Amino acid sequence: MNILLLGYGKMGKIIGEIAESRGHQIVGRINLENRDELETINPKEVDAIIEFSQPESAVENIKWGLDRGLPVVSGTTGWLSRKAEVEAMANTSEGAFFYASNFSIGVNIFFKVNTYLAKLMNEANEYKIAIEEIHHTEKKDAPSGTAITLAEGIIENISSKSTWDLSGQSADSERSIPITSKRIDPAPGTHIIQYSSDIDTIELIHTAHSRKGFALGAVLVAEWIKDKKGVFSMDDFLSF
Ligand SMILES: NC(=O)C1=CN([C@@H]2O[C@H](COP(=O)(O)OP(=O)(O)OC[C@H]3O[C@@H](n4cnc5c(N)ncnc54)[C@H](OP(=O)(O)O)[C@@H]3O)[C@@H](O)[C@H]2O)C=CC1
Ligand SMILES: O=C(O)C1=N[C@H](C(=O)O)C[C@H](O)C1
Repeated sequence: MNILLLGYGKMGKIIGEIAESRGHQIVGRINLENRDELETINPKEVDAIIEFSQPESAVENIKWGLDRGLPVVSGTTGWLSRKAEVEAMANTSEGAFFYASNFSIGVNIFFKVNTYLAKLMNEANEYKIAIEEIHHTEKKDAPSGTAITLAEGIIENISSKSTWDLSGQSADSERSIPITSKRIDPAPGTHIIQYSSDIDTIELIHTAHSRKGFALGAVLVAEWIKDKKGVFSMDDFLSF
């Protein structure tokens, strides 16, 4: 299939490599510095867009694809305050929209384990809950989109929690899950969920060894979303 890359940085480059290794053609590699080249792209020659740019660019990029009736697979994080607006655009377009805070299959298994443990811990009020995420120093947003997804999974299953905050910034520590963001090179992405009490500590940890898992997941989703219309997530794509 013909794939247009909107955002050709660390993620765009490995996505392009993996896509070509799977026999796909990259019809455009667009960054901020060459964004004027986007107008030379013929949408009829694009089967899917894979968008990994930056928080302030994502909505404009996604809209560009939806306006042309294309499927857009977006992995950019840090813009979710406008997610409902984008989903409404997708539902009134001829295109398709797929967002995931994390495209790695391993992290999506981790998401399921997170919600299972949260269900078990719902009555165990003696445990304090905390999340930590560790990424490279070039990451622009904090906390990570993955950490926010983890916090949301806990909030949905533990009645005593209703929000999350960057660690130390919460007005209501009883109802808020603190998220600590650390920036240490070369960390591709580590996420830790901790339940701790006076008696013991339970920790779940996912550590990405490279960006390969994120990139492969995004390419597999692009293959899956071809010819689809509407709004989709990893829950639609995964069989578990
Ligand atoms: N969902 C997931 O599984 C994952 C998500 N991410 C997310 O993906 C995003 C990108 O990460 P990463 O690749 O490491 O970041 P990089 O900074 O390495 O790459 C981002 C690229 O986007 C380009 N860009 C910025 N604005 C635009 C625009 N308007 N149009 C086109 N290109 C643009 C930049 O161009 P220029 O160089 O010219 O500034 C840059 O090359 C982040 O939000 C990150 O959180 C990362 C890994 C996994
Ligand atoms: O910026 C990154 O690198 C990553 N960002 C995503 C996030 O914000 O969760 C996914 C992954 O952790 C890597």
